[in-house]
Amino acid sequence: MQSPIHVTSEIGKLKTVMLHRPGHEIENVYPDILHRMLVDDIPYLPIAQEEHDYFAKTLKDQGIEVLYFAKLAAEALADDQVKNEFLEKMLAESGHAAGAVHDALKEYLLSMDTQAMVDKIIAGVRKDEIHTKFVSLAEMAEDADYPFFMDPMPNAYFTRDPQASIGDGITINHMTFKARQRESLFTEYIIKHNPRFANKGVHVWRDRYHDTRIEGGDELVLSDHVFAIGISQRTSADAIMDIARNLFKDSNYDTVVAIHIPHNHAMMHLDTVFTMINYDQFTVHPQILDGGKIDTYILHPGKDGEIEIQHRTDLQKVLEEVLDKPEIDLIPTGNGDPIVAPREQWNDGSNTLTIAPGEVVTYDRNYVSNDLLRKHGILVHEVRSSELSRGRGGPRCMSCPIVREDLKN
Ligand SMILES: NC(=O)NCCC[C@H](N)C(=O)O
Repeated sequence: MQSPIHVTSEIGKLKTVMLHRPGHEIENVYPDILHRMLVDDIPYLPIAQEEHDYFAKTLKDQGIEVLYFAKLAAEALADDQVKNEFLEKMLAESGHAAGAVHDALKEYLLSMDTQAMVDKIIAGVRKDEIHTKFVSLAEMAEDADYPFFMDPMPNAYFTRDPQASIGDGITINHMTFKARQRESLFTEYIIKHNPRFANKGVHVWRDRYHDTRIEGGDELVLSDHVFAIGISQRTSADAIMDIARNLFKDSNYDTVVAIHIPHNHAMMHLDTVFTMINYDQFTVHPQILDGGKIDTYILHPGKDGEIEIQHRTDLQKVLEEVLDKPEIDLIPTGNGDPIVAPREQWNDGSNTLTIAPGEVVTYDRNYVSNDLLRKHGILVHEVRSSELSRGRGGPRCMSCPIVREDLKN
């Protein structure tokens, strides 16, 4: 049976992608919680939605099927028993495993139709939306001024991160920060219960019930047997060993390239500084390369289930070797200029979504990087980015490929 998920490269023609249109969760962010919500500013929702619709249209105009995360989630929860089980888990992960607030939240959420319930959970539930007769001392005395019973999920539009498609399977991720951890519970239910995916042979390479951390922005499928991953603020080395073990055991993947990037907010994931855009072309933020060098580790299956690790520092050579290419073209963000490069990287100038070999979607504001891509022969579709970019993610972050065509060679 053909798996409904099929992604054997970063660049094969994109057939199906999953997005999330930003919703009311964006308007539940206010200055005191910006930092904890992992955003630097508050997008103006109507314009963010217009920009997102334009992004979706750009993809649809190229014949790409666009699926929406919240709709897939609502479809997955059509059965009452499944919905109840999901809600119990979601409430527990939101800090309300039992008690008066749990009961009131559950009653409130179940009073809605399933789509409205999903949208509401993503948007967050304010304390003044529900009425509880009894609250605990903790609820009365601690955080009395905090406005939410359930936090908003303002990063839900970065569908790249809670999960990642690899081959015919997926990783459902234990994300690093609390602000994003609940997002992948939706993914778990989509894979288990949405008719498009349920019982269709989707291999879960790694589920979300681990202590070690991994996020999709760090997961790059370079080919049908080479997988690259960032050792980053969001993905830990232990999780990389775990995913490598699982891929080596049960898939065609025989090479994992782990790239150590700076652990900071501007470069939180590998795809904020490095993306693949053609058979032999990549974008790279020059600041991650120290005189062209970066700590890189090549993992291969060893004897008796062991993993062999080689340490390298020349990323270009590593890519030539693992992809078997005579030469790799690393295209520097912002043309390597000391001001333009960090400015455009900050607004996701390195974060390209490749929709076919040599054809990408980028933010319009990164015009220096975009011009340079064109000079390197890349076809660039620019999308609007004034508000979307405030969430600190670009077109790759905002998209989760579900199906790509296999590469010809
Ligand atoms: N793959 C990505 O780099 N995603 C961007 C995520 C931005 C979001 N504000 C976060 O900090 O998780």
